[in-house]
Amino acid sequence: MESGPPGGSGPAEPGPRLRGWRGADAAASASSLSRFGAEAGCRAPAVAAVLPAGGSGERMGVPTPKQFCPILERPLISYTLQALERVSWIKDIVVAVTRENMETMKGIIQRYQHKRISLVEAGVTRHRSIFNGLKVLAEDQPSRRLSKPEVVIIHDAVRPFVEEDVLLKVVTAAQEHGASGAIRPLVSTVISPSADSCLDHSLERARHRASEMPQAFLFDVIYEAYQQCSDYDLEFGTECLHLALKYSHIKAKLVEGSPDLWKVTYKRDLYAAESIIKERISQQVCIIMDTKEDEEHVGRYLEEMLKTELNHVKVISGQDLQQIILEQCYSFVCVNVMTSDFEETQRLLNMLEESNLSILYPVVVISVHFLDYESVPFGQKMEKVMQVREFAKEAKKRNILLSGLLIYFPQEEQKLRESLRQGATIIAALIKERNSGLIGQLLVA
Ligand SMILES: Nc1ccn([C@@H]2O[C@H](COP(=O)(O)OP(=O)(O)OP(=O)(O)O)[C@@H](O)[C@H]2O)c(=O)n1
Ligand SMILES: O=C(CO)[C@H](O)[C@H](O)COP(=O)(O)O
Repeated sequence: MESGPPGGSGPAEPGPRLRGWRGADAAASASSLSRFGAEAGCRAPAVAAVLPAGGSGERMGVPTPKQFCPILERPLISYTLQALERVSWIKDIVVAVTRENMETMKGIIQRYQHKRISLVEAGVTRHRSIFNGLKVLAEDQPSRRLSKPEVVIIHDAVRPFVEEDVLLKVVTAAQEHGASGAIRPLVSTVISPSADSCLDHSLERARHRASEMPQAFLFDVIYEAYQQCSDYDLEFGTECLHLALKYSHIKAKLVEGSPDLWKVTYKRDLYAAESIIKERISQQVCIIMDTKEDEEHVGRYLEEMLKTELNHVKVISGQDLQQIILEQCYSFVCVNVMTSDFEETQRLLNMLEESNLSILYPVVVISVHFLDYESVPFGQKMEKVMQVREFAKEAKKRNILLSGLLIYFPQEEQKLRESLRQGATIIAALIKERNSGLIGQLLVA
């Protein structure tokens, strides 16, 4: 077994140094398991997770195993690890990876600062990979970092959108029933073909469910099942709940999961996952103004218009930037009414760099400037704002996507509103798309 980077057994916080938010989150999350347990009449168990990540992703049809395929330039498995690490009551996360991908995996752990991870060699089938993960947890020795948990979660590395509430439900149900798994309604009807490819019989869709992940088990229940199961099971089996039933005689409690629990399998699933991530990180936009004087109405108009462009967006005025960064806002609009300089934008970029916010997701920054023909000639203005290219080049190295927006600023109120409306449409597109091809571009509204 290989261990993660030093400090792997440390506190709950994964990723960047966002102490305030994560500290509070971790405490709330730890108490949620005890509270939930107390309500269900049981105490909080010691919980570990095993993530099979040793597949080759044949159905995806690309050379890279799907767990390492990039989504917004970060490997898919890193999102799944982040989702599990956020849950402070999961003590250890054991990831099964093939020998040839061990170094890649170590690199991912280091780069994205994942914590509490141990690596184990994967097997040739998913069941064998899971069994390898369980074995290292079972070997309860004082010298080892890992210890045998009471409950173990099994979760595919390629299901990145697992939330704490479903993890809590399967763990609590496993504590009570011995085994539990997330299910979803069937999308298509399941039919059984005969040898000559004719319909043999069909199942009544409403009476059946799709078995998804996560699943959770009392450790001894699933470990004993794996120890007893046949080579045939290990080679061709696809269902851990079935092993618990067949060998440990435990009927798993089934828990309704969310639609986002689906398994990334085909190439189109990568696009779907990317859209979900983009939507989640575009929910909050921070507008920073360089003035509080009478030009402030420009900011207010822009806010108004952005709210109509971006659904469910909370627009925050950038008074306490540090706090906003701590709250993990990934979209910033820096409105420069007073000057053509990048002073405010530069200040924001510095703060973002210090926070490490952009380790996990690309941060969009749009530097907005105004074009008032009457006070500054077009050429002169352009020369100044074109500096955005240089700033953007540097920012890109830190996963910050900076672009510039020049908004025509006519004296007439109606015309000004029209330019601001166009500006808001461009800002919304930049935020929603997070398209790295537009880095350093100066767009004109
Ligand atoms: N020998 C294997 C095979 C699969 N898995 C893991 O089990 C999970 C679910 O399996 P699946 O979606 O079938 O992954 P692949 O086997 O990689 O995909 P495919 O069947 O398309 O080849 C994935 O996280 C996969 O990496 C594993 O740990 N060890
Ligand atoms: O579906 C599942 C639960 O029952 C498992 O998550 C698993 O993904 C099935 O593996 P495979 O796709 O390799 O058959």
